[in-house]
Amino acid sequence: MPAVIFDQVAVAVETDHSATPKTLLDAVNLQITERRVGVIGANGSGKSTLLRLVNGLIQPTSGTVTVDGDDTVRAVRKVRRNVGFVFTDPLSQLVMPTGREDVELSLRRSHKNGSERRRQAEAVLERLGIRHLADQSIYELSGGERQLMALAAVLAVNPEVLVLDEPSTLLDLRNRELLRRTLADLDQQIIMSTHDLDLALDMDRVLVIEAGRVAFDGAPAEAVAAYRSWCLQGLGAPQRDAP
Ligand SMILES: Nc1ncnc2c1ncn2[C@@H]1O[C@H](COP(=O)(O)OP(=O)(O)OP(=O)(O)O)[C@@H](O)[C@H]1O
Repeated sequence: MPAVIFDQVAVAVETDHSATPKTLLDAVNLQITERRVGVIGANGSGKSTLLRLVNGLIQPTSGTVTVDGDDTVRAVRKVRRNVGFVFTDPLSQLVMPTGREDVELSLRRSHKNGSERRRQAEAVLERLGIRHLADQSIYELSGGERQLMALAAVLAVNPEVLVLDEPSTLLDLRNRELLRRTLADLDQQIIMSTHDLDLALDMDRVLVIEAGRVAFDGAPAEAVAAYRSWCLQGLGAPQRDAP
């Protein structure tokens, strides 16, 4: 597996409403060599920020991130060839009128020959069970269908590392199961943020992010248990209306 290394990484951004930069991530040190790594945590804790550092979509304010020895700032083009990124919102990723065209667009660099490109696109669409939707307008697809289409476009080029930002948010039970099986069968390294704790339990290692820091890093069951107890602290028992 490629090694994804975070060395003393911090991310801070200037905002309009404060003179001091807002810290999104701080003191992140990680060596990721496992095949499947989950990233969980509360809304706004910094999960997407952490994932975006892996393919250079965000640059660290201090520290470095490397993928297989390549710095995500200095070697960003190489890193982006090796790291496929699937966004939470598929419409921020799908740019062509239909899914088939989008998948073929992804393949234009790796498959120069048009008929090979079509064959490879067919194979990945088939694998994700969405071949029958390939020629429909992206805007006619449901949110979940689009989410699978965006995954197909990234998977088609066979990246070494696959980064997925909440890939199951829009999926129904059947497609969520299809996603779980697809991820389980993939050879590449997967780094995935999710609010779906069952999906997190399928991983080899899980990071819990809390207020921009790695608050727990370890076995999935322990990570999920720690996260649950932090989330529920202070909430008390659920309120029920009197019958
Ligand atoms: N460019 C920016 N400027 C100011 N604040 C930002 C910027 N980008 C992200 N943030 C803030 O950083 C924090 C972390 O955001 P991030 O998207 O990483 O959270 P997340 O854990 O992925 O959340 P969610 O589960 O809701 O998707 C949030 O409070 C967000 O508002």
